[in-house]
Amino acid sequence: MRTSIATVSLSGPLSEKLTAVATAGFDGVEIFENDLLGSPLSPEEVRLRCADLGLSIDLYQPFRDFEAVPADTLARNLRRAERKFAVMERLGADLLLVCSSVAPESVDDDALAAEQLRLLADRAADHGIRIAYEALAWGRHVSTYDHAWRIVEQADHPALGTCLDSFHILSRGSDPKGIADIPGEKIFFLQLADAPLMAMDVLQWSRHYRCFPGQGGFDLAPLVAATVAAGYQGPLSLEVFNDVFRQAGAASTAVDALRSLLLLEESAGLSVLPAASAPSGFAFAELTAADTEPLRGVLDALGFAHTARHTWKPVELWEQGDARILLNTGVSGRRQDPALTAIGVETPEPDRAARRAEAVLAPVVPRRRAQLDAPLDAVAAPDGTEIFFCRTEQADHISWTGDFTELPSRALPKERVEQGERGEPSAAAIRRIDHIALTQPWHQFDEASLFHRGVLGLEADGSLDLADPYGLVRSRAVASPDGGVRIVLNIAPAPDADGPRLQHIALATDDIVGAARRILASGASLLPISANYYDDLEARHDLEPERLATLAELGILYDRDENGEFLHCYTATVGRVFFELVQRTGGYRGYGAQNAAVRLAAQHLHQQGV
Ligand SMILES: O=C(O)c1ccc(O)c(O)c1
Ligand SMILES: [Mg+2]
Repeated sequence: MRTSIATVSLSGPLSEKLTAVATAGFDGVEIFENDLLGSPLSPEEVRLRCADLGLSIDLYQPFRDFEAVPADTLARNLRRAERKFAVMERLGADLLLVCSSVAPESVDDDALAAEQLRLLADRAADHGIRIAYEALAWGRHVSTYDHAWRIVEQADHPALGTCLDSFHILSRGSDPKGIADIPGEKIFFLQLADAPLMAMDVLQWSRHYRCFPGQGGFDLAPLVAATVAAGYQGPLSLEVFNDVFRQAGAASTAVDALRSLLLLEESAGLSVLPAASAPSGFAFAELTAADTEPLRGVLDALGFAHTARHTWKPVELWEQGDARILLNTGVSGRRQDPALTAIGVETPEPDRAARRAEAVLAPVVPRRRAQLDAPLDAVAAPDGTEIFFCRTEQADHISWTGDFTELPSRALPKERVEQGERGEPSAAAIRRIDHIALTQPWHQFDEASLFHRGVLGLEADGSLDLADPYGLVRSRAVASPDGGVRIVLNIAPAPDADGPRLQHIALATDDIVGAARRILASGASLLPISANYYDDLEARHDLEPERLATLAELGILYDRDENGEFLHCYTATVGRVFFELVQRTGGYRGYGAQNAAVRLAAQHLHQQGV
């Protein structure tokens, strides 16, 4: 279907918004009146600009407080409307949004509202303009879509129809099934917005917390499907009032917006995109630093072995079990301190995964490639982390590991960790990457979870609030159904926005106590955890004293859910990166959120050298 977006959804001057909307690939715009009022461009110039950009002006909005008023007010309102019709003619816009009145002088009289809207539609028709009447969720007398439709039906004028807005419908808990009762040709416009589920004043909720479809808690797909099934022919248009997007660049927000619409069309059954198939595991995590020596030290202590090096790039492969870490010293133009810059995910069909990523507007990472390198597609997540689609060492696909030259040491150190002293496999070895945690810039948190769902086919958990020394940190996990790939997204807790955004790699072991002892024996340290934590642990869970003492001795944190247990501990932080060791038993699904406050506080103290 045609796609459109209200200019109010983006930041900046009108001309920049229009460019961003067109560049992202939308077909049209709704011009939000205040954006025109504040613009140095005349309506004719806006019209020309849109034409040059290939954008249609689908709606001019909003016209407020019109209907169900005393006669003298009606006369003034009609005069006001005539002025707007004139502006719309200059703009070349032929659809005006009229939202239900909030004016104290309007009366609760549907017949009067219908009569006055009919009059308005008649005047509009003289200018070739149509009126779309929308129920604001906080309208004084009309606040539901079915009520607005009854008035439109009663007015019975060809130039009068209704505008549906998913926020107003779903925020009030109205059932979108009733949309089927509205003739499609009387639905003049459809505005789409999602929002996080919150208990608050609906006007504040709408004006500050709307978000793009898929980023909040509303189920938009059935509403869109019902509207299209009713015969609606107009565009799918985003109308998002949001304090956060106001702070972000219009160009990137417009792309995120269109991605959300493409994903919504897919989930409403209106389009077919290359299917997402959830990745089955991590192929690698890539760390970049000018000086990789401190990271090498940590990897060595964790029992990793440097097994191979890239044939021509300054990249080392370190391995243990199925956990692979790339150390990259090619940091030109990037920050110098160690940072997690890329993730490889195992996908059954990397080419198809890349096609899907492109279809949903994920930015493709341009790559320097030598002739003989394996084809490797990557896209950039909203926080800049590069995501590579991999198929590692399978007969049916060229493997990225083929670009690496094995070191003679490969077999040796691997054995050292995987075999215990008497040759039996050591349970304390690291098996694989359990999850990766990426701290997000605060204004990209919702976008990031939609990106990982829509592009990678991961499923999102609910959003959690974790305490840290500064307040609360929002956190949300996205994971494949079988848990093979788990990514935890957190909002940057740093009080100064330019502070480092910490990232970490969690490594799975079957024996965390053995693994922790091995790390300590190698001379490395683990994050010290306060004794108070273990007092509390003892109070919450009836752990054996001996076991509790071992956990306290090693700084291992503990959690459990209805399925099993979770034990975890942390290395020191190097640059922006640290490692976590985790041991899951019995199908525990979480990430130890219960313990995050203690860990964050311990890291804070550690970083201050306390
Ligand atoms: O918040 C408002 O005033 C407002 C204006 C126009 C709309 O279409 C809408 O949904 C809300
Ligand atoms: Mg609206």
